[in-house]
Amino acid sequence: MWKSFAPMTWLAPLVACLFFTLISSGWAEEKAASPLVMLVVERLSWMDEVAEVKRAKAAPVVDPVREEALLQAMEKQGKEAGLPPERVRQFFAGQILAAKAFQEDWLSRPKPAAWQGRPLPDLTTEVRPRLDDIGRRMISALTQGRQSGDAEVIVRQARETLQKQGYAEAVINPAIKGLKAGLGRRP
Ligand SMILES: C=C(O[C@@H]1C=C(C(=O)O)C=C[C@H]1O)C(=O)O
Repeated sequence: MWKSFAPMTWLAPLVACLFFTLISSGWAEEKAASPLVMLVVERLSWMDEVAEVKRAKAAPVVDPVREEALLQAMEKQGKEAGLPPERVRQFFAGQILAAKAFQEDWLSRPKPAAWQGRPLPDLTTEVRPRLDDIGRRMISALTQGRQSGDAEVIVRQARETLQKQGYAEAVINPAIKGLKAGLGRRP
């Protein structure tokens, strides 16, 4: 009788040991999404709303004045955090390109049924301040990401997360290009 239970006495510690070895080797760390990746996703998640506001107002997707104001504000905040301004500009330029690619694609289709009759926010007083706040948090996460020395892991995680969320390559590629540049060492 005791023989049938005997394997359990050594199997359980073995499984536990394997589990803790995997965790301590960084396997679990890689699974926890970096704050920068979460913020890239959070920023893009606003773009359906932004696009619908533009559809309702027949406004163009591209607003160069807003883009430049945002880039300058982010460069300034980045400088205060000790980040190279060209790195900050490249990072946000990539996120802006991704945002525009998403909106262009969204607006090439009819308004989805789920959006019919849905109240739309004000772009200037409601949505853009939220994007500015995400930008502030991105500066801090970018600082952290650059210090971590884990640029490759963050970039891989970002691509996987965006793909899982169903974003098109036309959106993912500029977002990743900006992320790589933002995390990169040379100007
Ligand atoms: C998001 C918007 O659409 C475009 C993308 C921008 C961005 O990603 O910050 C800024 C201006 C627009 O060219 C917007 O109009 O606010």
